[in-house]
Amino acid sequence: MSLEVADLTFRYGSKTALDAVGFIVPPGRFAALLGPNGAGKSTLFGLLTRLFTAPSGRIAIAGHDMARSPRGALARMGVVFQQPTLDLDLTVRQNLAYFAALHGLAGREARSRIDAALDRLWMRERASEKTRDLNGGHRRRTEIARALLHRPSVLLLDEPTVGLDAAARTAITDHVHALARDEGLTVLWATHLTDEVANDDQLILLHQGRILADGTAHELHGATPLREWFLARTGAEA
Ligand SMILES: Nc1ncnc2c1ncn2[C@@H]1O[C@H](COP(=O)(O)OP(=O)(O)OP(=O)(O)O)[C@@H](O)[C@H]1O
Repeated sequence: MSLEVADLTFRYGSKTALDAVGFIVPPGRFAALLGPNGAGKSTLFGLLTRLFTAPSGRIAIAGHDMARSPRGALARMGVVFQQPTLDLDLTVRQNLAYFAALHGLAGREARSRIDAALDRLWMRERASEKTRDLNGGHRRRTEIARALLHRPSVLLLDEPTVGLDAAARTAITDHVHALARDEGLTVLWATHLTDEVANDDQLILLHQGRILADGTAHELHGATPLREWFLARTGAEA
């Protein structure tokens, strides 16, 4: 199921944060939303998750229009925010069980979905550990597992590797690529780091609130290394 954004404009007072932004992420595609700090990525995520609404433009999640049927749209979406939102005093399983309960899942069904989600992120053996005792990478995996519990078809992640070391960053990036490739999940992954973008990913370049490029990564940057290509277009250090 796809993610569609059309003609989205958003202003903070006189500051235009998003200017007629539009793109489509087809079903099962991993799309990297690449942009330097201040590009508008968090604003876009705020609109996609309905933290706030845009005066113009359209968002559709798996065919559900966000303005007309927000519940349908939000139900098909899993979200991993930039700031971690786990309860550190709960175990991994308890964090997931709490979220499952919010979605009306309990008992055997909740347990089997939690086990399946933890398996997908290679986290089952850590289910009984206190979240506080996990390293940053495993906490992130727990959040991704949690975001998949209600079986969304679109997964949004806002700079999910912030604060992680290089090994954890690579592991998480690889895991989420695999979820798109193997399970048909549609992924929008916001980042300012070019090394998180794979050659075959859809690359959506956002700069100063505008989409500067949208296509398959290697077709866009060609023989030029992605980091140089990004720098040339945005003036930002990646
Ligand atoms: N509450 C606000 N009031 C005014 N301007 C804002 C506000 N929030 C963001 N902006 C501005 O809107 C633009 C887009 O910000 P946004 O946070 O969406 O970018 P970003 O790409 O997510 O950056 P970062 O990676 O730093 O979070 C920036 O120029 C920012 O300064």
